[in-house]
Amino acid sequence: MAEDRKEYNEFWEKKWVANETYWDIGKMQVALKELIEENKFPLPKGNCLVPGCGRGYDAIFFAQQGFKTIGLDVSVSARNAAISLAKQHDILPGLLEFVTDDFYTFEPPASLFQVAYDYTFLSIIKPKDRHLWGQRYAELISPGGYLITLIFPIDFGADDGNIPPFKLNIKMCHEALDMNFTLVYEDTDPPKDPERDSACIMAIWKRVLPLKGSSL
Ligand SMILES: C[S@@+](CC[C@H](N)C(=O)[O-])C[C@H]1O[C@@H](n2cnc3c(N)ncnc32)[C@H](O)[C@@H]1O
Repeated sequence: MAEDRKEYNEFWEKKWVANETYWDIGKMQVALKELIEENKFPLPKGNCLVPGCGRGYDAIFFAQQGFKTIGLDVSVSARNAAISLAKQHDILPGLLEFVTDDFYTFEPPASLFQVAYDYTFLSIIKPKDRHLWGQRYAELISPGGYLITLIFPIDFGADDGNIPPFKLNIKMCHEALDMNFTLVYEDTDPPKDPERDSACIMAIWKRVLPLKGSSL
């Protein structure tokens, strides 16, 4: 398991070094922008985690919106790219940090995250590991906090195997999250960018106290 993950982490660094960042459309998604700017769902302006943040568009946006944000990526080259991009934006000191580490093992700050945002990160989690993805968010998000998932891709991607992106649906998220989260917001047709107008779902999950029998 650990060996498998080490290899996969190296795979991502190689992608960044080779400039094979085919997922990167050069900007954040209008669906997230409108969700936050139009306050479609009230979120606590606390600390925020963006795992698998890549070049950091979303992490930069959360920091600009006043969330104390960590953009996390296992690739050191991704972090360098994100730092360069952040320099082009006005962000208040202390609101944004980019960290190179593994989502599954990194040491979170003393106070857990009140908000986390997952866009395309779940799509690269191997299907066999999706339950670990859900458990890890339960460890990282404080009770009462929120996980925002912009679920994509839905109408393409691999069903199984080792080559991402993996095709997603809301049922998969329920299976991975329902033990520790409850769905509090769902938009099955959020606004889309012309560069990426295929199906996606915006869903917000509230961290609830563990159910009886959970190990968390
Ligand atoms: C498909 S890209 C998405 C990047 C970004 N969310 C975006 O939409 O532009 C997935 C990112 O997750 C990072 N990643 C992969 N495994 C990771 C892990 N275990 N922990 C943290 N980041 C990881 C990769 O380096 C890559 O930058």
